[in-house]
Amino acid sequence: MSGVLIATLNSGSSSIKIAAYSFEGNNRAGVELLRANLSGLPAAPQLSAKSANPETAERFLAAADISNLDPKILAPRLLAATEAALGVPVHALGHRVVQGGAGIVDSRRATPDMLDHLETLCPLAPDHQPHNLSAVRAVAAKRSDLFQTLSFDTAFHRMQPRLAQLYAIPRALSETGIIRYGYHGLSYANIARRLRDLFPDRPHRRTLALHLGSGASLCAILDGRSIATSMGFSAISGVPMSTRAGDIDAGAILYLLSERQMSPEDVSIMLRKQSGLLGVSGVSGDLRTVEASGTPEAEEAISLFIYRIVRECGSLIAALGGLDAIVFTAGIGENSHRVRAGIADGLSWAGVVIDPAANRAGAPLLSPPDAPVSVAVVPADEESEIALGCLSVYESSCPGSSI
Ligand SMILES: Nc1ncnc2c1ncn2[C@@H]1O[C@H](COP(=O)(O)OP(=O)(O)O)[C@@H](O)[C@H]1O
Ligand SMILES: CC(=O)OP(=O)(O)O
Ligand SMILES: [Mg+2]
Repeated sequence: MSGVLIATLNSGSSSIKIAAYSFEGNNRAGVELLRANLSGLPAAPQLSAKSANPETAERFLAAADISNLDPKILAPRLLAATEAALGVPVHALGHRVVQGGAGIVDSRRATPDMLDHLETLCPLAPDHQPHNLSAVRAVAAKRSDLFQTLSFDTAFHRMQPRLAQLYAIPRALSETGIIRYGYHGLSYANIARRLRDLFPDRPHRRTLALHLGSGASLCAILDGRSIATSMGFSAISGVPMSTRAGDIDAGAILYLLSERQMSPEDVSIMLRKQSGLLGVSGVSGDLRTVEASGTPEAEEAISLFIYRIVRECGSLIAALGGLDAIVFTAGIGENSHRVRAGIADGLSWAGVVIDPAANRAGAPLLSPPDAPVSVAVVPADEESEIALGCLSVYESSCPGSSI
């Protein structure tokens, strides 16, 4: 196999996604060789894989040992299974890392210094960053020769206007990094890259992207750039999620700490693991289970999820100064017609109309041809974005490597 072979690893809160690409010559459109998803983490892990050549996916599934979910063990095993499936070693491995800090706007090589810097950001994303970094370190320990890169969720949002990144707190604190970072930036960067293909004949200058997975956020994309997003300092903020609360009055947190004898750790667990769809429904954090349950609490959880997203959309539409297009993506955005219909209904005032049959069928375009706002459903593709970032770092570090 010629060209540059790149594998990617994307550890989310309920899934680990692996992919492999081949890049030939100067062509930036890599060929996807393999895409696999270990979903339902941590309680009900399920591995699926697909590839243009079906034997590649079969070989991956046969080789992948998922008996131990510790990222230190799992990441090298998933890489080994990817290489067994491809039949050759990869040239580089690109990782998704959710927090890059205020200064990082592009992908970077994984060096010991960089990893040490990123380690200090673990408290901002405790459900992601430690796993992301453990995976990089574990692969480095086993394969010290392998070129590894890091692509960051926060990077795409760093070009936002200053006001969109500021909290109204004492200036000295903002200057030490207490700012709105935003997350899911790899997913949004990929959507921004694809907007012209998604809406070839339709306006899309002012696009609202909704990444609704186990973690959920929204992003206002103006002329291909993030100008505002629902998540802020940490990945528990913004709209409610699978088990995360989303925004809650800071006064309520202070009250729980001072008057209800909850420790900071108790509050942290409550906001990250016991809230969102799980906390309100009392049933599950997985929307499929909540939708199937039908209890009044489950129905209220779904209604609250939709209501909070609609309100956040209103805020981001104001930031955009109007709306041309909406893109739904990630596990819930791609699969729940009920959630999409609820959000579209709540945004009818903004010109959002969707065709119910297209929505039920999960068609790529939900809006009728004459609708003032175009509405699309797009499979989340953080992996392509990680691979492109990895390729550019690899090429600039290993000149002549791109054939
Ligand atoms: N068919 C479906 N209907 C409703 N929700 C779904 C469906 N498939 C997946 N989901 C939701 O998507 C979530 C996973 O989304 P994903 O984007 O893969 O998550 P992660 O945040 O781990 O990357 C699951 O928790 C589940 O709630
Ligand atoms: C940042 C974040 O919430 O990521 P995920 O949705 O993959 O959990
Ligand atoms: Mg994800």
